[in-house]
Amino acid sequence: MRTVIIGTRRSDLAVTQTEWVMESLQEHIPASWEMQQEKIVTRGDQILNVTLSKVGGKGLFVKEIEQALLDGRIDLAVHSMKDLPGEMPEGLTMGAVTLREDPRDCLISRTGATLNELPENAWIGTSSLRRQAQILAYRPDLRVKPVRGNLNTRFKKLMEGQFDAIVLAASGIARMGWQDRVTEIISDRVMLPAVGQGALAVQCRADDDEMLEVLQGMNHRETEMAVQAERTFLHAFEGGCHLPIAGYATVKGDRIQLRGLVADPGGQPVLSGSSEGAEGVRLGRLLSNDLMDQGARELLDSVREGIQS
Ligand SMILES: NCc1[nH]cc(CCC(=O)O)c1CC(=O)O
Repeated sequence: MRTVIIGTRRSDLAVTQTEWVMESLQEHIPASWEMQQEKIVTRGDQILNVTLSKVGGKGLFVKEIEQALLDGRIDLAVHSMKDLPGEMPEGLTMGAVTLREDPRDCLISRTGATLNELPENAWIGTSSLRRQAQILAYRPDLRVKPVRGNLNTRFKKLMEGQFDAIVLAASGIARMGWQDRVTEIISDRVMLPAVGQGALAVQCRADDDEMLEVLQGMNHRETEMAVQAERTFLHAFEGGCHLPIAGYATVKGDRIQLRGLVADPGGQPVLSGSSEGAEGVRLGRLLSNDLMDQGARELLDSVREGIQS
């Protein structure tokens, strides 16, 4: 007998993701176990009026939840893989990676115009430098404005006319049940996804052996391999989702193909490359070295300076 307490942020998306994991977990836990949800408010949820890249980016949504795990107030945490920093605190581990949903980004426009059809100078709402850089590389005439808040807020701002279109992860939209609002799934040839986008990470304490065994049952091996390659690539730049870095791996059998890019937020230049093989960590390192040789470090240093000022 055990009551498993699962921590989640309280946004609709976080709760939906947690409930989805609880449902799949149901098939793997012993019959005598129970599950319970515990909602946690993070700093990232509280600071809604500041551009995320200016207040420290990635760790923001995750720290409080990790502390609750370490304190034993919760036993499991469900995170969007994309929001999970590269390094995990001592004592915690990723017990499972879930089957990845559509990793691509999507465009939601007010008039139904696709990325190609949007009028010149149209305003796009996104706070992601990765999305901004790739939009401007593809359509240099478009203009980008930051947008914060949860998915509901962003959608409302679009409908109020603050933007002509917004760009969001297709997976988040699908989990919210909003597929019918999507104007266009943007090809990953036009917009390479964020590292980990579309996958969920289930985190637990590293010494919780019975939990680790349960989680192993719901781990999705191919997604885990893809994400490992992507995260190794990202980690080499000491970067999070607040930098203009994209990385996306696909897995066929035991072959991994990894593509990555580092771009100037203004859309030029875009440094890109790919690597292929069987070992994710090696591929991630190879590709990051390739981009370093192309000048990625200098490019990112200047982006970091721009964010701080
Ligand atoms: N940046 C916030 C965030 N973190 C995770 C998702 C949902 C997509 C996912 O699970 O990868 C989103 C929303 C978005 O980027 O549109």
